[in-house]
Amino acid sequence: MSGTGTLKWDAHLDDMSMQPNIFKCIDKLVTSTVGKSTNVLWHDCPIGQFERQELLNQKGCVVWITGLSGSGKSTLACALSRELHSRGHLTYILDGDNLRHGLNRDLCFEAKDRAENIRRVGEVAKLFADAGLICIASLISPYRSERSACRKLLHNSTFIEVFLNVPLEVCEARDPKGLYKLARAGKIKGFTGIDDPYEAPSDCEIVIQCKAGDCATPKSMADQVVSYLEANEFLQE
Ligand SMILES: Nc1ncnc2c1ncn2[C@@H]1O[C@H](COP(=O)(O)OS(=O)(=O)O)[C@@H](OP(=O)(O)O)[C@H]1O
Ligand SMILES: Nc1ncnc2c1ncn2[C@@H]1O[C@H](COP(=O)(O)OP(=O)(O)O)[C@@H](O)[C@H]1O
Repeated sequence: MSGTGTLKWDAHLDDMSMQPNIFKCIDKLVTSTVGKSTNVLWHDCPIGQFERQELLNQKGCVVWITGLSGSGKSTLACALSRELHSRGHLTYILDGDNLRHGLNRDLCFEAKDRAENIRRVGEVAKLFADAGLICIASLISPYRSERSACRKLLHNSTFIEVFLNVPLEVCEARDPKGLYKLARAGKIKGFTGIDDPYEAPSDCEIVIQCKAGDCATPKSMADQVVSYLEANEFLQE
């Protein structure tokens, strides 16, 4: 099997006696190659995203929060999750820091690993949205191309990109984990905003501005996102 995404016909499966039971119900098994996986078959089931959304009274989507370290992504994600939960909606947070303790513990902060980190989180977020959840992803996710690839995983308009536009000096002044201090001292190499790039979104659904000494509260930021979700009919009250 070669190529990716090519639909191939396995001649040996023409011989029904060769086919294990699972294939008996399928007249002709058309296998596909996806990435490195060969002979894989997509199975659809009667209960799909539509049925799950009906059950949950909401529209599955991904709220993708991007911004520098210390910009308030995790705080906003929690405030948003709390607000939606109080309204009876089911959410789930995918936090970059947290996922690096498990799913992505094998990844570092080199560009290729950050790209893989964002790819994986995008795929998991897609599954949660398909489950009918409001999935809140909070990662630095510094690269436009990777964020755009995540957007393409979700069918139209169910990827809501939120840019926490907080200046580096505000984030550095906060520095709750002391990482900016370590980065400035050269003890951490390739720290976003110091000696690693951050590509601000050029066209996202929501921009939350914050200036030195003039930052809205996490609750009011969360309310801004909830208003967007309501206006775009993600929340069937
Ligand atoms: N080199 C470097 N650059 C940036 N951030 C670093 C680095 N090393 C560790 N950390 C901590 O990891 C958190 C960012 O993880 P993410 O998965 O969100 O990053 S990324 O999307 O893969 O760029 C980030 O957490 P947050 O502060 O919550 O953003 C940092 O605390
Ligand atoms: N809207 C806000 N106003 C003031 N401080 C905030 C706000 N949001 C977050 N913070 C503070 O900024 C620091 C970093 O927040 P955090 O959510 O950990 O950011 P990130 O997840 O982007 O690294 C924390 O000390 C947090 O209390």
